[in-house]
Amino acid sequence: MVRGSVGVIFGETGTFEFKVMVLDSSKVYRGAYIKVWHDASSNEKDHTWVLGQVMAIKRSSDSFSIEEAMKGQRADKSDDKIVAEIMIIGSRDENGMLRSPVIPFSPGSPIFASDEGLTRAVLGLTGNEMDIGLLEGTNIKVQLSVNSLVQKHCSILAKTGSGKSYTASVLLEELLDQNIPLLIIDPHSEYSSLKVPGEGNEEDFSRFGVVPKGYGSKITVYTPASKSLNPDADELFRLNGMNLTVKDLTSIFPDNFSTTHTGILYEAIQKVRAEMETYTIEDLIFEVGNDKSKAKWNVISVLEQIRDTGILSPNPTSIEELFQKGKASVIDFKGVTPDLQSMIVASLCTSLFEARKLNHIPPGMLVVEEAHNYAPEKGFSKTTSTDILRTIASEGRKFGLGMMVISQRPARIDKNVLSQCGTQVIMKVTNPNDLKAISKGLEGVTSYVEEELMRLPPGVAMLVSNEIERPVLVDIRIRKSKHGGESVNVLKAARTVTPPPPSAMIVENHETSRPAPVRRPMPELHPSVSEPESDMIINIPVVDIPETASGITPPPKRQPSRAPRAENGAEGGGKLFKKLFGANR
Ligand SMILES: Nc1ncnc2c1ncn2[C@@H]1O[C@H](COP(=O)(O)OP(=O)(O)OP(=O)(O)O)[C@@H](O)[C@H]1O
Repeated sequence: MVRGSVGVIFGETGTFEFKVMVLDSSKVYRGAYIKVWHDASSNEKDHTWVLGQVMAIKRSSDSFSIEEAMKGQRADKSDDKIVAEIMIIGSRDENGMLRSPVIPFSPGSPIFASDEGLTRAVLGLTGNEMDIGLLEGTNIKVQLSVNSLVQKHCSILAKTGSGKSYTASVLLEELLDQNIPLLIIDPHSEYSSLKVPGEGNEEDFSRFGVVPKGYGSKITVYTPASKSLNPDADELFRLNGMNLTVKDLTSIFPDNFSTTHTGILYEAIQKVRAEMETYTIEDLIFEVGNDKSKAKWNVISVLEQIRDTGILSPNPTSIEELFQKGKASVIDFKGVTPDLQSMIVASLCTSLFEARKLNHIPPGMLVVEEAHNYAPEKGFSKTTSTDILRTIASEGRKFGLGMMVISQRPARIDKNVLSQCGTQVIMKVTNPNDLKAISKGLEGVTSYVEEELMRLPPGVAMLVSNEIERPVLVDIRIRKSKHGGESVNVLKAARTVTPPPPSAMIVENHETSRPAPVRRPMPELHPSVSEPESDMIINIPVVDIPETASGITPPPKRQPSRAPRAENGAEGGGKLFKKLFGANR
């Protein structure tokens, strides 16, 4: 036996695979990397170490009796035959190109456990900035390159509960350590915990060579709802409510605008623009009210829906504020309905892309959790955000705007988006459609990969990337920050006595600094529309604008077509607000 060898090649050998009689089963196990010296060629230049991987392993023994085994007396297992099937990965030539042998290996050649240098070099694990974990079964660090991950996008796919948001947060921590700007679409309030240092035993931290760390000062959580609905949020998130165009408005609830409605809106906007330098949605509602057609009531109704979401403001959250070096802005959708979420994602991502194109913001990454909801595959559903996410997926890399797509339903994400992801981190997947969707998007995926994905243990991911030669399994490192996606303990919750929820939903005043819009009297409304719903409308006095000292006459007074939502009142919000943001918050 050659010193250090862990097995010997036997039987028929090929240039892609061979079998090995295993001598040291602690080193030769399924997935292990091995090396073998290849000197079958007469050309000495081709003599080199070749990397292989154990794909399957079998054990047999004839040297015991059933009776002996039944009594549990089979202590000596040294005669067991262990045979491993090795797949050859190859070697790097002097130009760094991957080469596979062209002449089969010689039976009788010894194999050895691979060393870190050869494994790294042949697999192409050459990134050195982002530590995401260890190559499964080894102490070899798997590091990704920031440029490659951000420019070429990445996806994190797995069935629910398999560690998607955990793994995504590991990547986000690494990006934050490099001060990469992040904008995180967070439908389940999972990412604010990045602020808090992680907990866990010291051994786990030291195994991965990391220490607990919170990113408190780098994380800002924004709520598109309100601070009473989402008390953990740091800031309100608002969209621009001034001088909205037909496109801005129709993109909010596109299904609610027919061509006729769009025409009415267009005309109203033209008239208001001719009269006023700046206008609000109230002004548009008023102007549409002047229209002679019956269709105006539908337009008014949709405009009122938009107004009542409370998302529009004269003091919008700027993209420059959200996307800054060393900052992660989390858009926490707690309490926001799916329709409104898509609209916000569409609007936000459009501004992000435009600002990046104009170099108004630094290069960085957009993170979309539950991406199948914002960019669904054709035939599953339709949302307003699909187009812009597709655009960012296909063009973002030109402008240094990366996208991290996270989903538990790969089959339901738009293929154009998924196929643009240069790095895929995949955890356990069992749904056949999802497996098919994943393997369709991966080059050279064998049935081995699909089987492996079905069996992955928690915390282990398959990393597939343009940068590496073949999919590798990674033991994802422990998080530095606290994990925020813990499941709810139903039994514990049922046994805990909790005080009853507050009876009334309190909607605070989001916009105390909001200047009162200048309004003019609303023409008489159709009775069925004009009758305010008692729990929805609170009348506020019309604001009189005093004439200026210089004697210039102020613009004509506008009156709200319907009184706006209560400012600070316990009755604020009303049915529509409840419908959009949920009643129990
Ligand atoms: N690499 C890891 N190391 C340690 N624990 C992990 C790891 N990955 C996942 N876990 C554990 O698995 C659990 C589920 O992970 P996570 O919340 O990320 O799943 P998910 O796929 O995002 O679930 P969901 O679809 O419900 O959002 C977590 O509570 C976490 O403790």
